[in-house]
Amino acid sequence: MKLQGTHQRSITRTADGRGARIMDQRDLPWAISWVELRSAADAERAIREMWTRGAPLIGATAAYGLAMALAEDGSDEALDRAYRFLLASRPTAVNLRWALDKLVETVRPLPAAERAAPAFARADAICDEDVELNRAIGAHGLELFRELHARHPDRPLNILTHCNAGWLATVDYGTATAPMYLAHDAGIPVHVWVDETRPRNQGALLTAFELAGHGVPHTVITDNAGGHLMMTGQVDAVIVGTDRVTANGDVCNKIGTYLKALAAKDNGVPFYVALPYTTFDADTATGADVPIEERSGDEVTHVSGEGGRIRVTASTAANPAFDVTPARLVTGYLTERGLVEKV
Ligand SMILES: CSC[C@H]1O[C@H](OP(=O)(O)O)[C@H](O)[C@@H]1O
Repeated sequence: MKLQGTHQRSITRTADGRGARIMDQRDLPWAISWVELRSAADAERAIREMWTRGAPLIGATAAYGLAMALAEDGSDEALDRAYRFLLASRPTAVNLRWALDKLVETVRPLPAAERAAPAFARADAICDEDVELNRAIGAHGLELFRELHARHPDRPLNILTHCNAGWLATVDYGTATAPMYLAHDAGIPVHVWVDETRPRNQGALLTAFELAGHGVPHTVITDNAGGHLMMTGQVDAVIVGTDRVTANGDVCNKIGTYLKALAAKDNGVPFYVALPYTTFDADTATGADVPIEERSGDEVTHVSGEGGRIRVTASTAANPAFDVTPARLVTGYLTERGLVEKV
């Protein structure tokens, strides 16, 4: 079934109310498959193997995973075991811990036998809130895009983005993509340079799929092209999502984001980071304190495409999955409360 049209919810509770239904993103855009998660183990695997990914979305998935664990066994021991198990699935996005902590906050005071239903309800609420947060980010981002376009009203607004911070990384709308959708719908001519985002190509595979589905003009580029485009005046602004913004405003995001921020700074291109409050980590002082996920080198030595997977080097590879962009390189943070220069 080819997904037609624009954004939608990438996670919902199953029809019987006892599981979670997610889009398995591993074969996008070539194939679209929805899978039902039926246990904490299902949720942990889907996060760890990146069937589903994106900071807010892995938080929502883990929340349902904890609810499913409590439906099996509502004891404190089971709660603590499932919390640790799900938290360990991926270390960098703070949303995972945030969502699990919200579930624990909800159920801890309750008797073991009465925890499952409130846990599922809290997971539902986390999803509903994420949609509203992203819609608000989009509304504020629309005004930002309107201002940016007013500087060059004779041509489209050229935006560069890295990785996927769209509805496939959240429950719906996305963070960095929300302004793109709303500006396009408001008749502001937007064109998006989409970094392929090696090694897993979330940009080429997912962001391009999203923008095409919404009819937003876009061009996929290599990760190495962004600096040239900025130097030659072809980028009006960069906007990215994030997996964690620390207390001092450092931004942890997909590997390669830092290089885009450096090029933006050097060329006087504004660099914006879109995030909901659930991605802000006041308890972590700086980006140096954030655990950077190291994924399998196989994600670098092999590339997945329409025809399957092929090896692209005879060597082994390192694969740090995130990097840190220092706050000094960030022009502004686009949040549900508006655009702020400091978080
Ligand atoms: C709004 S999610 C943003 C963030 O999540 C992605 O990481 P991954 O695809 O590895 O889960 C990427 O860093 C996005 O920018």
